[in-house]
Amino acid sequence: MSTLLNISGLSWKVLNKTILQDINFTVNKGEVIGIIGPNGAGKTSLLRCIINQANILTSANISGSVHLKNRLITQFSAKEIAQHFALVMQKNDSIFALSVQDVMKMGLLPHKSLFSLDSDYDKSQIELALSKVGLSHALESLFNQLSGGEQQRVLIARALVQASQILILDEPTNHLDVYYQHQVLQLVNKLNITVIMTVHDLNLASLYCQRLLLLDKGQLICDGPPKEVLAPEQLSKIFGLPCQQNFDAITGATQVSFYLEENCMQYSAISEPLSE
Ligand SMILES: Nc1ncnc2c1ncn2[C@@H]1O[C@H](COP(=O)(O)OP(=O)(O)OP(=O)(O)O)[C@@H](O)[C@H]1O
Repeated sequence: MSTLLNISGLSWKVLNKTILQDINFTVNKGEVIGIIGPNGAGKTSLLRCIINQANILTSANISGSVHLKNRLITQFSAKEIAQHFALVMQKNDSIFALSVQDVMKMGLLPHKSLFSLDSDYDKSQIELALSKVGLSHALESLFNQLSGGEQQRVLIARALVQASQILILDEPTNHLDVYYQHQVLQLVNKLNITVIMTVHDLNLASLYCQRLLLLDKGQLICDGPPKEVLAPEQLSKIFGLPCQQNFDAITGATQVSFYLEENCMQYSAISEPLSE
C-alpha cells in the first residue's frame, strides 16, 4: 500500500488554547478513514490542517508537519491543493447566490486553464454526478433555494466532478435523511479513491469506514479498524455514557449503543463510564 499523506507531530495552538496535540498518522492510497469524537474534539481542525487551511483562518501556531506524497503541504499552491483534494466542508456562504450548474462548474476549475471553455464532456460529467446524488432535475435551480440536504448532495456531486485523488468531507451526512445518509456514504465508498471524513454517527462510520481515528480534546486516542476503536470502555469514558458493542445482524459491522442510566433496564450488563 502506498502512503499518500503523512501527518507527524502535528499540534495547533490558538493563543493559549491547544486545538490539536501531537497528532501522528499516515493515510494510504484508497483508504476510507472516518474521524470521530465528541464536539470540540478537533475533527474539523484536523481536516483544515491536512488541507493547509488552518493558517489562512487564524494567526495560528502550528508545529509538526503534513506531507502529501513526500512533499510538505505548505509548499503546495492553492491550485495544487485543489487538484489533489476535493472538499465538502460545512460552511459554504460564498456560493450562496449561484445556480446548481455554476456550483458544479466550480468543481472543474482546478483542472482547467484560465480561459478554457465548457466542453460537452464537462456537461456530461456534471449531469452524471448530479444523477448519482438524485438531483438531475436541479441543474437550473438556485443553490440557496435547495434544502440543506439537497445542498449537501450538490456539494458531494461537485466533489465527484472534481475527480481529485483525495476526498475530504466534513460531516457529509449532516442534513441528510436516512436514505441519503446511506446512499451518499455508499457512493463515496465505491469511488475507489482516498477518503477522509468526519462523522458524528459512530454506527455509520463503522459501516462505511475501514479505519477510524478517535479524537478527544485535540489528541488522537485510537487509530484502527472500527471494532477496535469502538471499544465500549473507551467510548464510554470519552462520551460519558454507558456503552455496549454489538454486531449488525445483516452486515456484521460493529455497532454501538449508548444508554442513559435511568433508561437502562439491564444496566449491569453495560460498561459504565470510567472515572477520571
Ligand atoms: N480558528 C480557531 N480559533 C480559535 N479556536 C478554534 C479555531 N478553530 C477551532 N477552534 C476551537 O478548537 C476546538 C476544536 O474545534 P473543531 O471544530 O475542530 O471541533 P470538532 O471536533 O470538529 O467539533 P464538532 O463535532 O462540534 O464539529 C473547539 O473548541 C473550537 O472552538
